[in-house]
Amino acid sequence: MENIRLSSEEALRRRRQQQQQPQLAPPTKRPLADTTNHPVKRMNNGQKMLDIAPDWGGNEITPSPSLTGGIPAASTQMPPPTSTPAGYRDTANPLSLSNPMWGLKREVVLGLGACGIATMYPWQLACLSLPGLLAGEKNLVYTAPTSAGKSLVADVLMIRKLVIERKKAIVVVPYIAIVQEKTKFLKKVLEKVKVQSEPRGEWDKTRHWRGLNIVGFHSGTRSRLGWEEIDVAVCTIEKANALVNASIESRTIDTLGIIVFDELHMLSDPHRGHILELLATKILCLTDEHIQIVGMSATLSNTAVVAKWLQAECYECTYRPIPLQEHLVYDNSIYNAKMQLTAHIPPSELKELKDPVTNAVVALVYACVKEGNGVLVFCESRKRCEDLALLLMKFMPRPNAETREKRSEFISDLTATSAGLDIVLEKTAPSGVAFHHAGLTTEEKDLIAGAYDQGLLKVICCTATMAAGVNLPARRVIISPRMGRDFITPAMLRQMKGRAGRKGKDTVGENFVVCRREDLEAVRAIMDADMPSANSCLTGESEGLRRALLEGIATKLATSADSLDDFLRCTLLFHTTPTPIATLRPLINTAITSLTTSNLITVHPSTSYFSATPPGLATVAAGLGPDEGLFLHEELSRALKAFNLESDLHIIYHFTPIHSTSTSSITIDWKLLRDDLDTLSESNLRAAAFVGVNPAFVNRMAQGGTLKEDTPANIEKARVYRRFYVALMLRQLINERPVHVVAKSYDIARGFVQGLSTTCKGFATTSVTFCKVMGWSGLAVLLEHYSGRLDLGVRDDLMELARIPFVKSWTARVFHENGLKSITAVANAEVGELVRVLGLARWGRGGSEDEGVKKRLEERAEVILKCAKRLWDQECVGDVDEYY
Ligand SMILES: Nc1ncnc2c1ncn2[C@@H]1O[C@H](COP(=O)(O)OP(=O)(O)OP(=O)(O)O)[C@@H](O)[C@H]1O
Repeated sequence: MENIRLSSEEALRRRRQQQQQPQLAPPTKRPLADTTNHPVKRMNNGQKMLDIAPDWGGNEITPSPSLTGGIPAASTQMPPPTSTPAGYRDTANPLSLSNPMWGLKREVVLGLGACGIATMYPWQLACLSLPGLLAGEKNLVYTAPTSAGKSLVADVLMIRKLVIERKKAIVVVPYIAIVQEKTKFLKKVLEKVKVQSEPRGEWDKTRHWRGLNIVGFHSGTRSRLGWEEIDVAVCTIEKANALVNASIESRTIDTLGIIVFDELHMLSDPHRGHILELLATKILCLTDEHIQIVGMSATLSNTAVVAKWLQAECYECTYRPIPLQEHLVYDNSIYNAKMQLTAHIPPSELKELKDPVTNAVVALVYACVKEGNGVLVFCESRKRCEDLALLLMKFMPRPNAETREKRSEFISDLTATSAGLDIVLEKTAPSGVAFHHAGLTTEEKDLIAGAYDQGLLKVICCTATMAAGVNLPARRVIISPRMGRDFITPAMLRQMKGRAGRKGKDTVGENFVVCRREDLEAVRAIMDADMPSANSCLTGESEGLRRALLEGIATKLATSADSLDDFLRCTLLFHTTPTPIATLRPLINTAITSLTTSNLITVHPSTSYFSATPPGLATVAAGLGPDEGLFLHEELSRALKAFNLESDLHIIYHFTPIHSTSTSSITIDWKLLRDDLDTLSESNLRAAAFVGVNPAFVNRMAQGGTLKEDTPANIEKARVYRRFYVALMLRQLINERPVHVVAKSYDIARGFVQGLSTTCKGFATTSVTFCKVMGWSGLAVLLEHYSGRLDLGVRDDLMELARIPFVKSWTARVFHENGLKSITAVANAEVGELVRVLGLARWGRGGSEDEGVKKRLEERAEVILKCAKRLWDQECVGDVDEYY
């Protein structure tokens, strides 16, 4: 088939024929470089010996430079010149973004230029030159290594749809951090682009020029803008699915011109892959709308199969702008990619470096940092991240006075976060070492990422989540092949390796997989393994097939047996199942029976047509799967009959996101729950009883009972108790207890607790939507009224203040206590007064009063004043939304 597996050379040949352009080098895989040019001593047997003294001395050691001469130090090649924006309309060079063939406006070219992108890489040109792509007629699936520049290809296609065809775009990415990063990037690139608005109706036919509306959607967001006003929606998978459902329902899906799937290999994710597949399936079913599908990945092997499913052109590229040097380390020996021994790391006499893995990691980190470069160390667990950071700090080069000062400012910033200063970071940050894992709050992660980006931090010990999350490249990446007890997957290894080499700063990236001898065979198998195929997750453990059928029926894309078949023909499942009709028929029948029995769909007796019931419609509108929808229906039905407004606990329970109540998210400490129940007031105990929490049962569990989740009734019961347990945490947050205090009292990660405070806002909207579709308008109004308070995580008296950036929880309370009780009061205050109050908020939490901190407080006070004034003028509500 023509559209499958077009090689880059073939694409280039076609392009040349079409446009008679100058010859372009085809993308080639660069050979892996080895480390043989590192300054190392030769041993008698010809091998090289890293020149590190066996014993590095006492605890607070700074190894002298001579001691590290042999460890592969980061090479000191000059960075490539940074690109400058090209002059507009470069007709001679097809690689130039200003070449008219790309149809990019001057503002777009300058916007990309401001992000360092002036010309395309040859592979990007070749890919975009595939037939029908620029015209928006063909779909595209492509793969390229990490950091190869995949986004630009999709961005060019998307911008053309936005500006030339005046259509909307949805960009689907897997994680919140990437939603934020991508939204920021697109806003920057498209900042100056103006498009003409549609006439507002018969009474106003004027077309105005306006900027593009680019909005990020994830579980913690609520946009001020409706689908009609949005140009680009950057979404997590779940949000994109809900958005598409809503626009099919409102019959506005024809305004969508393109959908971009970043990280397409997420199709195989056991928890979320089925939603991605379902989303793409629905787009494929909308054949009349001509929505262009663009999917990309760095780790996909069956690209052709996926391309065939998505009716797409296929392009595979192996080019990487920053070449990678790959190494395997075990037993203090370093091997290159061809498994040739290239160097030895001398063992240490130090007790804490006795373990060869730890010794190798410390030596490799030190050698790189000594040269002024950054290192990421991927660790097997959160605990290992923290322990390793504490160890590494002892071996870091001493910072100069300026760096010391900047690091102390960074520590002050950490102190001022809602979580307060972490005791491990307090010790490690002065040495330029930090850790990064899901246990940290978003603020902490942002500060750490920012400090590393600026070169203030040199080492981050992180878990695998960072490999797929924010874009934080390093000169050197050191990888533990395990995640918990299991080995990492080949795809995960590739993502981690891909973090090595910073564009514009390095000419090469290095990665070292450091393992134990006993793991060697398994590790080599992972390193040599082919990338995994993208497989359908509609069947198997997930509720995928039931969800697919429910959504197909609720959106009316499939309402009869025939149209259901057509719908299923558009799934990856159908394309990857050998005899699909015969194999899938029984599964479909079972799923339909289950949906009918649970009253999510009905079959009309006379016509045999399927339709969704109100709970089915509400489940789809709220963006939930069948099981979650049924659970929420049950919970809200109970609330409808009896709502306890004596205290806030019942309402908070209903804002507690149900996905935070899965077994994998939370384990109840029954003794803690019993203690909490003991302290509840009569009215709160009544609220507990309303949701189905029985103190006597909790007492039994605290004395050693077990709640087996073996029947539907027990599964639901366990869910109620978990939700109630989480609701108690949320209640503390709303009552202004700091995140770290709540996390500590429940012995749970700060990241989970903070995630709770952000996702509950989104979940409140989910519940309100559910109620509205069910026709429970009274309950919807009630939930909507109370959800305002969740937005800000503060008591009623601070709600107004907390709309100002940086004036949250504790800071808002201090402002209030010092007479700054409203936006008006803040807007009319002097900067000096705000600095004083900010100082009270900060130093009251144990920070230091030095000049650097004062300067930062002044900067912050100015931002607060500016925003308060703008809020006062009712102009900047939108900007504030963007921050939080
Ligand atoms: N043509 C280009 N010229 C200069 N810089 C580019 C070009 N294309 C991409 N880049 C830059 O290269 C870096 C990596 O690009 P991008 O994020 O698109 O990579 P990717 O292939 O999506 O990687 P990953 O799989 O890690 O997400 C970015 O900083 C991007 O701005």
